[in-house]
Amino acid sequence: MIHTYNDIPPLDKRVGKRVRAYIDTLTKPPGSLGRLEAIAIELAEMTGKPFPTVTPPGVIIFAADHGVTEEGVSAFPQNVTAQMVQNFLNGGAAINVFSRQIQAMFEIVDVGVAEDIESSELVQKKVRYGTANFCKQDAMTRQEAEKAIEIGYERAQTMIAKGIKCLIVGEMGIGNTTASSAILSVILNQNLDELVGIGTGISEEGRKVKQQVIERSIKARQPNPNDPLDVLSKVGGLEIAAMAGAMLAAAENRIPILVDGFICSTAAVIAKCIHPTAADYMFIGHRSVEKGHSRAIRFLEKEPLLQLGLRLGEGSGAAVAFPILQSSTNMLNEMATFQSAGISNKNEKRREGEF
Ligand SMILES: Cc1cc2ncn([C@H]3O[C@H](COP(=O)(O)O)[C@@H](O)[C@H]3O)c2cc1C
Ligand SMILES: O=C(O)c1cccnc1
Repeated sequence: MIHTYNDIPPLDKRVGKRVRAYIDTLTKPPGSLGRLEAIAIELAEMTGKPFPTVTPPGVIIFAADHGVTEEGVSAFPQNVTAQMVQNFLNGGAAINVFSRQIQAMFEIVDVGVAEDIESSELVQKKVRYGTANFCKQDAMTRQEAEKAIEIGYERAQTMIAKGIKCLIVGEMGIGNTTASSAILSVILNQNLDELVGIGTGISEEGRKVKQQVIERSIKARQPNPNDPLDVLSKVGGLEIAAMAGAMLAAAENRIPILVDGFICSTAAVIAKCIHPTAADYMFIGHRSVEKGHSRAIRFLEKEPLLQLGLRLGEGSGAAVAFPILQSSTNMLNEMATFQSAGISNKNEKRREGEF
């Protein structure tokens, strides 16, 4: 039995109300910091704290390979996954740059890369050497999917114990937009045409092939839409499972989750299916260009923080959005109130006059 079915506490709406009232005492016209005010309230409700903080953030990248790459669904070959893991270890990838920028705790986990990568810096948690080609057989067993969720859960728990106050999960896995589209199509019961995008940059012709591959796979595998573990094991990916597990751990610990793009949002959809309350702890960092992301966002009932035309993954868009959360908490923690600054507050007077 995996730990991830533990209770996730409900949002603390009472502290949210207190923070709402407090924000109106800060030296600015009421509501003038717009969404930053709403985010501050949400962070207070998530953490249960009237003065929440999101620093330091933690970034965990899960890497794994996908057997379905055999079908020519990506613009890049499978071995780019391992090469990019090496790049992460060397500090040269986009997510390294943005993680440094936000001073994040940082970790890379091999949950299923198709080759061995020797490095003491890499967290070695390989469940298997890539998934099977789900066009021909189940991607993995149910036990393997559970194990990958457990690994994600455990890695997040470990980082939370070290003191992170916001979790960003990222991924690397050539072929994983194919697995993500397949998962979403089953769970959201959506037409594949709405969910299959260009990933790393395939042609329109390639996109059609990708769609047909997914269509054939779903027909052959028959994943049960009401059973997220069945969906993961039949057409999913090890890094997607691990990301979902990490999100569940964060939600259990009242740690806000900053979700990245299409693949990360697919993991968020899985986490929500496993435990609906998990979604209460999520922000969506940005709206990815990848076709289908908007559908996932709609299922999560969220509004992304940014729209920058990104389509990378790795957790990059979430890391770029992180300073927005930081601005919200800094507003709450550092701004003067009308009273402390000795500024007359017409609003306050009017309200006093009313009562
Ligand atoms: C150099 C490189 C770096 C990346 N970093 C993230 N991805 C992204 O692209 C992959 C998904 O796209 P598809 O399904 O089309 O293969 C994932 O690894 C994702 O993280 C990358 C892809 C490449 C090529
Ligand atoms: O939005 C994403 O996460 C994404 C999009 C394309 C390729 N890789 C990742």
